[in-house]
Amino acid sequence: MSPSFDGPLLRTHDVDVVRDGRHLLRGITLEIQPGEHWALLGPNGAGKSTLLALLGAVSHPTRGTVDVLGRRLGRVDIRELRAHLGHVNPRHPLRSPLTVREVVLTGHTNTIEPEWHRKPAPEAVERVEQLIETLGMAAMAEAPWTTLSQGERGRALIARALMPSPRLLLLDEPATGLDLTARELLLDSLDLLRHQHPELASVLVTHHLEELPESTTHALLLRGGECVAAGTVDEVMTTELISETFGHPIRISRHEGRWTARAAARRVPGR
Ligand SMILES: Nc1ncnc2c1ncn2[C@@H]1O[C@H](COP(=O)(O)OP(=O)(O)OP(=O)(O)O)[C@@H](O)[C@H]1O
Repeated sequence: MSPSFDGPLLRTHDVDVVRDGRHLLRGITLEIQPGEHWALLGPNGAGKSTLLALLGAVSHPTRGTVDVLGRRLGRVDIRELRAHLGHVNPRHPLRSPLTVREVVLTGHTNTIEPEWHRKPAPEAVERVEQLIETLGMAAMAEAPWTTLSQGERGRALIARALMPSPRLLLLDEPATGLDLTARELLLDSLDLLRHQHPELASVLVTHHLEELPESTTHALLLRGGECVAAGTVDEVMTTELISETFGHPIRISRHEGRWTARAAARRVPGR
């Protein structure tokens, strides 16, 4: 992989995914450039995770093409490609009581347990500290994994995914199940990260507009495996398009960079 690669980080062209004779995605065309931060939005079963699996080189399309970092899926070793992507797995299979610092360091070798027999490179140790700071985990760097809350684990896993300096960060519903403070800390960390690494691109899957960081630049709306709209947030995050995507009249608004959504008002008899 050439570090000087400067085309679109991700490109899909007219992609279909068919499983068991069923279209999970149909005709998806998308291009993601460095510095862009995409939201993948849609109701349950819309195909968001299916699309994220393609973008993360985890699965192949049935038809159409997917280019990840300039390499076409189907023509390259996808394990090699995945090493250049920061894919945050919310079901990280760690069971042992490693500290936050140790968990983040495992991102350097992309292993679950640290390579105890090898002393980590000083650059890797330094990067761990920078990322722990950016993700707001400095006060709990020595806390054991087993005692962390879900929100703390989520932020530690983002730091871990960033260890190999990926060009692209993929996040599948990172705020699900977090309380209000944990969600706000996570979104704040993502905003800071994007500010500190202007070349990074990201794709964040969610059902909830309230879970989108202020720094979101683009959105792709999915419904029934098809793209309702894709483009800049100003073009796409509209009351009309979000209502069409979720199949319900929803009014959206943006205040100080963040979005809220609510069902359009119905007249209640007697009020
Ligand atoms: N291997 C498969 N074979 C058949 N259908 C599948 C397969 N994998 C997923 N599906 C179906 O494809 C549809 C899209 O699934 P996907 O997980 O991509 O949706 P999603 O938008 O991420 O949903 P959610 O918001 O509920 O997580 C769903 O109806 C799901 O049941």
